[in-house]
Amino acid sequence: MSRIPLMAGNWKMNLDHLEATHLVQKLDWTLRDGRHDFGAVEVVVCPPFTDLRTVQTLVDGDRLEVKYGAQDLSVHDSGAYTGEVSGKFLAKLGCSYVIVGHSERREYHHETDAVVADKLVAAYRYGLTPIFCCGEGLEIRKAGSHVAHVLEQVRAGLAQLTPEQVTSVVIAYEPIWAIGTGEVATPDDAQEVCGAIRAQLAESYGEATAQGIRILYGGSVKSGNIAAIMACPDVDGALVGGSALDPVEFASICRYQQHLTPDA
Ligand SMILES: O=C[C@H](O)COP(=O)(O)O
Repeated sequence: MSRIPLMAGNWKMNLDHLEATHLVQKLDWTLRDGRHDFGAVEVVVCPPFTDLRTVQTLVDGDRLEVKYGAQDLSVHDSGAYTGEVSGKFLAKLGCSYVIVGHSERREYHHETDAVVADKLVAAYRYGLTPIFCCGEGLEIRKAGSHVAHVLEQVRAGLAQLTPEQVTSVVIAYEPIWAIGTGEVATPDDAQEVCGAIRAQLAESYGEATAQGIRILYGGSVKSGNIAAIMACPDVDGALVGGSALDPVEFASICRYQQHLTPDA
């Protein structure tokens, strides 16, 4: 089964709504200049909540093919939850995607596997496709238990979804030691874990479902290393942080085929 590659830019807490306009326009122009086929490689931006309305206006008004999503959502639909943002509101703003369980949410906001599982359910309540993050810290990697650790995160995160919902989830493997450090996992590192995730999905949900699920790699992705990462059979795209703040660089990542050498 062929999986459409997905390049998602996670802006984290960067760029206000005016800066978002500039970035999205420049990204769109750069991709169009390169005759980007959005049907062949999907492009998604995940700006801060405060930028989403602006991005929606731009995408709708100019009929852009770039899609957009949020970086988090509440487990609740509405109510007295100060500071929280409901999936209902995100859907109303035309979001296609929502990042769930990013390691920065797990670390700084103490999101457990159980909370992440609830957020995945909340995303599906409003038709949002979750980009469900998993990944190990350096200590776990050094101890050699990274595969088991990630597989448990995946199992726990998906536990409350129906098999039908699981078919459309996007999983992002992000080794924490490679996030924002400039230290990218080797293609072998990425393939080892992404391949193990797919094998576990096959065991739990069947081979057809596993073959249809997109698994992204995240951690210091740039135009210079994306082609090698995309050559891994079980990597179907990237969740990009720092490099997604530069529209030319992110466009170059989205057009990763141009970096392929005949031998790659
Ligand atoms: O969500 C994105 C990841 O945390 C990767 O960030 P990075 O590309 O800056 O390493």
